[in-house]
Amino acid sequence: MTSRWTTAVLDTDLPGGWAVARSPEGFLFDDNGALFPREWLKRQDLSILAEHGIGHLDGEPVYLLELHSPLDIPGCHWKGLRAFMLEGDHTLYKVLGYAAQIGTWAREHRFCGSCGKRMSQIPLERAMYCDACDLRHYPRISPSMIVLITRGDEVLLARSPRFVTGVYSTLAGFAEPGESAEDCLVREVREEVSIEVKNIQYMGSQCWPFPHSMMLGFHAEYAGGDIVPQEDEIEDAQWFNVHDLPPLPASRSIARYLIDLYVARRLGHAEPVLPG
Ligand SMILES: NC(=O)C1=CN([C@@H]2O[C@H](COP(=O)(O)OP(=O)(O)OC[C@H]3O[C@@H](n4cnc5c(N)ncnc54)[C@H](O)[C@@H]3O)[C@@H](O)[C@H]2O)C=CC1
Ligand SMILES: [Mg+2]
Ligand SMILES: [Zn+2]
Repeated sequence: MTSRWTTAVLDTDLPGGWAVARSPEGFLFDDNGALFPREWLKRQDLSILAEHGIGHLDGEPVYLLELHSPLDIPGCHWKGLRAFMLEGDHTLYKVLGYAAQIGTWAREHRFCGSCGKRMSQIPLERAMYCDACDLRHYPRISPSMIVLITRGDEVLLARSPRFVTGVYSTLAGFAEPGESAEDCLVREVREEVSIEVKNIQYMGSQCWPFPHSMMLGFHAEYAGGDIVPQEDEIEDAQWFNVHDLPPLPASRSIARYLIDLYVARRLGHAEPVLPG
């Protein structure tokens, strides 16, 4: 199966194509979705911070207009990426997720982190360049480990104070310099619930554009210790029986996939597909 959406670095001097507009309030959308004829969109009175050619959807070029601020356009509204992830068409979410990461990177890399001078985008490469330092700055991706810990029929799930009321999820955390994926996983589990794990197994990955995580998903078995939730980070953590689970995270998250996969294997049900 060929993908409907492929990323590319397109020349912004060429006319035509589709465009998405992103402001601090999210993406612009109307009854037809979040893709607008680019020439029409550029005729609106937008405060454009930067324009990027980001790829092809069904063979048509797609551009991102990154805006300083949202603008009222009759019949149009603004909506955050998370809402598109939860409700929208999956391909559109992939387009917008990529656009959001490019927009964030472009917004945060206008000036060189080394000398402070304004940088310019390298033509046909997704990189900002500082002439004075001869430095290239690429989009930032933050590797994060996510792990489902199990003990027979039980799974360890936790909730952070930031979660929707009642929802419990797998443990996750960002990799630090000097760590392997496994080192990070063991440290995060110790920090967040104070237990030890064994038989760490890689299960798959997912791009998580909130704002630029690359989730590396694992399964691990309980090896010892009692749960002690990390102050401030973990509101509650418990062992839940696969027959009696609490409200779980959104179905497009790898957290949900890791849980659903284990439960399906345990109960002999059909296995879920890893969401992209
Ligand atoms: N797709 C999924 O199923 C899930 C994705 N996630 C994502 O995983 C990521 C990590 O999870 P958390 O528990 O929040 O991380 P965490 O346990 O490492 O704690 C968050 C803390 O890490 C620090 N931090 C923030 N950004 C960082 C970075 N880029 N590098 C290093 N440290 C950073 C901050 O102090 C922040 O308060 C988040 O982006 C979160 O949204 C988390 C759970 C499920
Ligand atoms: Mg965490
Ligand atoms: Zn510089």
